[in-house]
Amino acid sequence: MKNEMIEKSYAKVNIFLKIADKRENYHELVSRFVRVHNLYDIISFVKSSRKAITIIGDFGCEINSNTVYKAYNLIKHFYGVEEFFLNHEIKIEKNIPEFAGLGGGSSNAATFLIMANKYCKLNLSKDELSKIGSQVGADVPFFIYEYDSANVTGIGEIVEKFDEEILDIKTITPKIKCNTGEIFKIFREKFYKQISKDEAKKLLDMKSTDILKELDIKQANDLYESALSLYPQLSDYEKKDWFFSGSGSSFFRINYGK
Ligand SMILES: C[C@@](CO)(OP(=O)(O)O)[C@H](O)COP(=O)(O)OP(=O)(O)OC[C@H]1O[C@@H](n2ccc(N)nc2=O)[C@H](O)[C@@H]1O
Ligand SMILES: Nc1ncnc2c1ncn2[C@@H]1O[C@H](COP(=O)(O)OP(=O)(O)O)[C@@H](O)[C@H]1O
Repeated sequence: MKNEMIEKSYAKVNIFLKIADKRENYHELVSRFVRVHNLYDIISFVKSSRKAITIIGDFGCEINSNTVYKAYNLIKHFYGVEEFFLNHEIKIEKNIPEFAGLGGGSSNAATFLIMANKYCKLNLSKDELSKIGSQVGADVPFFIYEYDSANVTGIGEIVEKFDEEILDIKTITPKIKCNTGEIFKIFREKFYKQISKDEAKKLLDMKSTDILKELDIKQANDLYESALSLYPQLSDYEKKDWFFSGSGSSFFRINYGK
């Protein structure tokens, strides 16, 4: 029989990413997140007789740091979850590059939670799933809501759907492992600035294509200068009309061809 328990786990880009404030060791963002329709991992739950939680996939990390394993640990006390994953293994076909600013790990955790909610019949709302997901990573709530485009604020926990046409996005990911924590650290020490409330409102109301016509790569992403100072080789990839996603290392452009 065909396996029906299979879902796509999409990548995202940050059309713009501005810092609004500090919150303890973290930073509050004002950002537009957009799903990348042509870049996704594939997650499936497959019947298995191993009788142990099993996550199969090509990951650059050990099981304890795997975002899907972290998400599993947060829901395993719900009725039926442990039993289900003793009898089904989790398979992840990885296509989204890691350390890329494309949210691959966060997306996997969100898709896993959405699937577990469905197949273990947990009846959790999107808001409840999002709360659980935010304990795994800042970008998980965006992926829980499954919006094509959304304004994301706070440390990622406030996600508001943004209505606009679906964008055709092309990404390139240099083989540079950008460390998100280090980039935020140097941002706070050397490049710190906060977006004003008026400027934030203006960007949050604008269509993604209009934002990218108005801003250049540094104006669109407050973390780019910090990333460049730590990884100067990123500048080799700068090209007209290409922008920087998250804390890198991916660049992206909108394809206006269609
Ligand atoms: C910057 C963003 C924007 O989409 O993108 P990515 O480059 O990861 O895709 C994310 O918010 C990243 O979220 P995530 O990758 O989950 O970050 P975490 O692992 O939670 O954080 C790693 C470290 O970065 C710093 N950090 C992270 C998020 C944030 N809003 N403020 C921070 O200061 C903290 O020092 C934290 O210890
Ligand atoms: N399921 C997963 N898929 C990808 N990366 C994961 C996963 N679980 C944990 N990680 C780890 O998360 C970190 C990068 O996260 P990822 O979301 O892929 O990139 P980024 O935060 O740059 O968008 C790496 O340390 C990676 O090994």
